[in-house]
Amino acid sequence: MSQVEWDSEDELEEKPFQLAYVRRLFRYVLPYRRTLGIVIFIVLLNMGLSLAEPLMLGYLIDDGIVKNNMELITWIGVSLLAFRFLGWLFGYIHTKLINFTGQRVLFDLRQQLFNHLQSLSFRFFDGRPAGKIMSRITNDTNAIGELVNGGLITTVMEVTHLVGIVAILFWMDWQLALLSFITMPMLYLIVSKLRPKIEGSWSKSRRTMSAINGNVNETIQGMRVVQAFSRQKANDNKFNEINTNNKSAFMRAIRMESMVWPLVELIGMIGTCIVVWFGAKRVIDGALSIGFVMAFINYLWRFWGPLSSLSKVYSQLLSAMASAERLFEILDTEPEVKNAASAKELPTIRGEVEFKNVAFQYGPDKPEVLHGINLKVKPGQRIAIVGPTGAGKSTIVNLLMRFYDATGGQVMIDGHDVKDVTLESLRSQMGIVLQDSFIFSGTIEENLLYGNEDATEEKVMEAAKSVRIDQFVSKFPDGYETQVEERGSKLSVGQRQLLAFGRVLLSDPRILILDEATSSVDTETEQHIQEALARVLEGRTAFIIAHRLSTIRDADLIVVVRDGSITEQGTHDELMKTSGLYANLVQSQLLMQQSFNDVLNEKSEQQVG
Ligand SMILES: Nc1ncnc2c1ncn2[C@@H]1O[C@H](COP(=O)(O)OP(=O)(O)OP(=O)(O)O)[C@@H](O)[C@H]1O
Repeated sequence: MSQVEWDSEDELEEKPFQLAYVRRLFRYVLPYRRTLGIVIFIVLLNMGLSLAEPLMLGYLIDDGIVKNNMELITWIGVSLLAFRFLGWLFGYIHTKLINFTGQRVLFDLRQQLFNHLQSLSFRFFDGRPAGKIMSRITNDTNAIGELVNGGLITTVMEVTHLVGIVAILFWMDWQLALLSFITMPMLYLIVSKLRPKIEGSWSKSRRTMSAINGNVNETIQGMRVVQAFSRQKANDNKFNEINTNNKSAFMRAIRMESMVWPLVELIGMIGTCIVVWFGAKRVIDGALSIGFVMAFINYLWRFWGPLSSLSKVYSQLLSAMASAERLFEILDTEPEVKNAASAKELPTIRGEVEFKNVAFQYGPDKPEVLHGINLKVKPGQRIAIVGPTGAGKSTIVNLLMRFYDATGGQVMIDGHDVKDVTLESLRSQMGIVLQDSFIFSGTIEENLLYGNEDATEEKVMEAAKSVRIDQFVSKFPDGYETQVEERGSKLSVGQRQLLAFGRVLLSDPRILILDEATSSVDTETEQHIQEALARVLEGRTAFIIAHRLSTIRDADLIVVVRDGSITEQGTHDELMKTSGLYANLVQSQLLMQQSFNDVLNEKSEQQVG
């Protein structure tokens, strides 16, 4: 499936029936076939009990009431009660078992999807909205689960019901049976014409509901911007429109549905009336008994329920087809970056890195964003990567972590091509700290242990102290057990950054990649960050996408990237001697710093004055 379809608003809610999908889905049910077998057996028993009821009522009337046989009446009455009780018991057991099976299938499917998602390469996630991926894991798996839970059993139950009823009706009196089905073609016409319309309305109602969800979600996420731009009124109008769409779609669906089923029952009633008329005539003629006709009519009334249930299962099946297609698309996507068949473990590295004529494009139809990158880094060196936005700095470090594979040339670590070693052995020796330090929900300690779960308490404390998180953690009542909430929302930007340093320090990587944060924090925190950074960098090869002049100046090697190529490299002093981009950049930063200092000085003089 192409990316375009992922991004489009109108993902199809239903797809034509596909045997291949059903077969594949069936594989998820297969491990629970024994439970399912028991469920089907119980359902069939239950149907048998239910189908016996009208016949028993018929006997009750003909042989009990008409013949004044109280003993038989009592027996049939007690049997009917017992049947109902058994029906309740069987219903309880099969509902429990089928829900168990449905939940297991759902569990397995979700687990498989989650595991698979984690193995997929960055390219898969590029541009695929997280919300859509999430809805696949939740909504689409639910649709499949519901099909197993409700659909499968309803089908077994109602098909048996229908076949049973038709067979009994023809067995009882085939002429009456034929008469009662005289209205069937008309019914078929109406249902087949109106059903797609009803389903279309429901599907529109669901689509408009997801538009509501999307809009609310976006507004909450962007609340600061909404309020800053005073967009409330405009947003209100937009929401009103979406909300109205949903209300109208829902009302249309309800109007059609509330019209169709009574119509179906009305037409069904015509059949019943015909049977009543002919049946009554034959009772008067003495050819049939009252009990017989009553039983016959009772079966007829039971005929419409299963029909309506089966038509609902059918649309459930079609929407499960669409869900299955979307889920299988994810499951069938192979990770692009994966261990080669002959991949070896990367031995403990010293941290030497070499880019040999590396080129890269994000996709076959995308432009080349890195060309002819040649770079040699000795173990323990600190490299500052600088350059204008969009130059390719992040792409270079992405290739080093092997988030993507270079499309040309080689990335070597200690003489090993990164493509020849296993991903786990490579990444376990590297560390990365991004600008927006991603902190997971859980405690501070759990976040620290993220990259090294076996670290001792002592090591954790040591790392925490090194990066100075101990200072703010001691102020929390729960200390290291403090829950940081989703994305570390309980912490400040600077605290998150320090925690990320602590996390990477504990995992003790040989090569460290750091995207220096551009967001400003107060001077004290900034100082803490710089000190923590110095500790983290000690003795490691470090690639820093640098924004601060101080970091750049201290680097052993400065690499200037422009339009996907390295245009300059050398130390600060070497580069300052040329009149290249770096020298210009430094000049302008110095100028900015100068004017910033001037303003500060001016302000403080005013205050003193
Ligand atoms: N996932 C992606 N898919 C397609 N193109 C991408 C992707 N990520 C980056 N690019 C493109 O690759 C080029 C280099 O991007 P990169 O993120 O490496 O730049 P950068 O120098 O790190 O920029 P910045 O300083 O703004 O972070 C840009 O033209 C960008 O549009």
